[in-house]
Amino acid sequence: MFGWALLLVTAFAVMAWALWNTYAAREVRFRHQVEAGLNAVNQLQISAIGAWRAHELAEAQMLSDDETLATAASLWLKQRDPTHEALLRTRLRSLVERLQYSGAFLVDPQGRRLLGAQGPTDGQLPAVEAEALAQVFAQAGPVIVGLRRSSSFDFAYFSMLVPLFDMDGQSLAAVWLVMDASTTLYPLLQGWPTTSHSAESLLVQQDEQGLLYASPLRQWDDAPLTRYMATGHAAGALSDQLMRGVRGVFYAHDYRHHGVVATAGAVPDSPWLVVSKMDTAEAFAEVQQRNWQVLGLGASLVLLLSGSLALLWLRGAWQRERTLKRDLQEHMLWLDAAQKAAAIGYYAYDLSAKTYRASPMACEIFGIEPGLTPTRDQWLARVDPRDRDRVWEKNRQAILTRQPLHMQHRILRQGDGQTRWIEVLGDYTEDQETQRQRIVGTVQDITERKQTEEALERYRSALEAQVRIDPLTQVANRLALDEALGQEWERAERGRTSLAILMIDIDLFKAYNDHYGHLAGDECLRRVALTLASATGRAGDMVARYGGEEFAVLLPGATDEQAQAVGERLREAIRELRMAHREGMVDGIITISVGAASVQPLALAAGDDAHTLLQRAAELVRRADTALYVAKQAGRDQVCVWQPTMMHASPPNSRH
Ligand SMILES: Nc1nc2c(ncn2[C@@H]2O[C@H](COP(=O)(O)OP(=O)(O)OP(=O)(O)O)[C@@H](O)[C@H]2O)c(=O)[nH]1
Repeated sequence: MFGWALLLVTAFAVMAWALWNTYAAREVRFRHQVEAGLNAVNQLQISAIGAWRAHELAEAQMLSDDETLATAASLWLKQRDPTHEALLRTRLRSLVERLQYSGAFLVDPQGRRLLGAQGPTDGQLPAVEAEALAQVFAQAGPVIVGLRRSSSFDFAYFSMLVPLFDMDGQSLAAVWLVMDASTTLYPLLQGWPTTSHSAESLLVQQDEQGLLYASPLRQWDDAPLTRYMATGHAAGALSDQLMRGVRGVFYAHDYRHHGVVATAGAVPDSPWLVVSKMDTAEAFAEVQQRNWQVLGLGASLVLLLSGSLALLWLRGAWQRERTLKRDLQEHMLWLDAAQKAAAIGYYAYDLSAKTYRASPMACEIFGIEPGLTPTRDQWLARVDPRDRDRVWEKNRQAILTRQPLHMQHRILRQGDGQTRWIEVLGDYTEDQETQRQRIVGTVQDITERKQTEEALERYRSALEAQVRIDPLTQVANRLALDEALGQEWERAERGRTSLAILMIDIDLFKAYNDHYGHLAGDECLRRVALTLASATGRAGDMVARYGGEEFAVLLPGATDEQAQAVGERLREAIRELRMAHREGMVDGIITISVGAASVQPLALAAGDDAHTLLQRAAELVRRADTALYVAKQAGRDQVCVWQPTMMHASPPNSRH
C-alpha cells in the first residue's frame, strides 16, 4: 500500500507543479498586458495635454505679437480716451467669448488690474500671478501660471500672462487670461478607452508645499478641486512614491487606501505630472478569478489526493479487518471445538446487573437456551438443592473477599433433568474504565470424571478391605487385628476402660487334617470362623484369624469375667456345631480351647514407660496366648483366663 500511496503523491505533485507553472506564466503575461495598456493611456493623455498647452501658448504668443492691440493699449494708457478704451474692451470681450477664457484683463507691468471686458477695474493681480509677471516681461513671451484655487474665482483655474510691448520694445502692459480648469484641462484627462469603473487620471503638480491634485477625483464629492495630497501616511502610498520621484508603472495605495496599479509621466515643459491609475482589484479581477480557480483546482487536487489516500488506507484497513474477522471466526471455532472436547464453557457474572452471560458450551452444560442472560436466581435454580446453600455461600465469599472461586457441585440439567457434576472456576475482575465488576471463569461438566473417581474410590476401599480380610475364612486377618488392637488400646487409655482378647485354637486340628484331608480342614476352619463371628455379635468386637487354626477375638471394654463369659459362649457355639472329629478327645467332635486376658491399659502402662504402645498391646496377646497354652495343658475344650501366676507358663513357640 505504501508503494501505491507514494505513486499517487508523486503524480499529484507533478500535476500541481505543472498547473502552477502554467498559471504563473499566464499571470505574468496578463500583468504585462494591464501595465502596457495603462502606460499607453497615460502617454496619450500626456501628449494631449502637452499639445493643448502648446496650442494655448501659441495663441497667447499671437496675442502678444498683435501690434494693433499693443498700439491701442499704448494710446489708452497715455490718453485714457474712450475710443481706445472701447477698442480694448471689445478685444478683451472677444478673447473671453471666442477663446472661451473665463476672464481677460489688461494689467500694468506692476500687476495692477486696469481694464476688463466690462470696463475699467482696479485691484492687484493675485500674488502668484504678480510674481510670474516679471518672468513674463523678462522672457518676452506668455507664461502659464498655476493650476490652483484662490479667492478670486469660485472654480479651480489656471491663468496665462501675455506681455505687450510698445514700438520701442518697452514693457507696456500684460493681458491676464483666466481659464476654468474644468472646461479646458480636465476633459483631456477623462477620456478612457475602457469601461473600467475605477480607472482615472490625475493631474499632479509639485510645489514647495508638496503634491497638489489638480483634477477632479471620482470618489470625492467636491470635485473639481485642487487638494494637497496627504503624504507620509503609509508605506507604499501613491503620493509618497510620486514625491520620491517614482515614474512609470508602479503599485501603490491611493487616497482611498485602495490598492492600485498606476503609471506616472511628466507633461513636457510644465510642472505637471499625469498619473493614470486603476484599482488592482478590478484590473486583476480576471487574474483573481483565475487565482480562485487555481486555488479551487488545487484544493480539488488535494481533496482528490487525500480521498485517494483515504481510500487506499480504508482498503488496507478493510483487508486487515477482514483478516482479523476470519482469524477471529477460526479461533472461535477452535475455541468452541476445544470447549466441546473438554466440555468446558465460560461465563461472566455481572455483579451489579446480577445476570450471567454464558458461552454456548456453558449453556449446553446447564441445558439452557444459548444467548439468554439468566439472572442469578435462575442460575441458582439449576443447582442441585443438596448443594445450593454451599454454592451460594462460596459465591458470596468469592465476591466479598475477591478471591478466586473454585468449587464442584451438582446441577439438575434442564431438559433431560439429569444430575450432572460440574466444576466452576472464577476470578473477580473490575473494568478500570466502566468500573464494571464481574466474576469471569469456566464451567466444566465433570460428571464422567466424578463417576470414575467414585468407582476408583469404591475399588480402593474394596482393596483396602481385601488386604485386611483372611481369604479362606472371610474374617479379619492378622494385619486388621493389629491395627484394631492399637486403636482400641488408645481408646481404652483415653476412656480408662478395659480391653480383652481371646486367643482360640482348634483342638487337635493336625489330627483332623490328617484324617479328613486338608480340604476338609479348610472347610472346618471356615465354619469355625463363621460361628465365632456370629457368636460374638457386640459392636466393636472383632474376630480375626490369627494364623493357621488359631483365631483371636478382640473385646473392647471387657473385663476378665466378661472375656471368660464370651469365651465360654464361643466354646459352646463350636461344640453345638457337632462337627465330627474321630480323632478328637471329647465326644468325637470339633472343640476349641480359649485363652483370655484383659487389661486396664493405664494400669499396664504405669511403671512401664519404656515400652511402646504396640509392645504393651503385644503383652496382652502374649498373656492370652499363655492362658490358651494353660487351657491346652489342662485338657483342651475349656476357657482359661490369664492369672499372674501363669507368668512363667509360656507356650513352647511363643509368637510374640
Ligand atoms: N487344613 C488346614 N490346616 C491347617 C491350616 N493351618 C494350619 N493347619 C494345620 O493345623 C495343625 C495344627 O496342629 P498343631 O499346632 O500341631 O496342634 P493340634 O494338632 O491342633 O493340637 P493342639 O493344638 O495341641 O490341640 C497343623 O497340622 C497344620 O497343618 C489351614 O489353613 N488349613
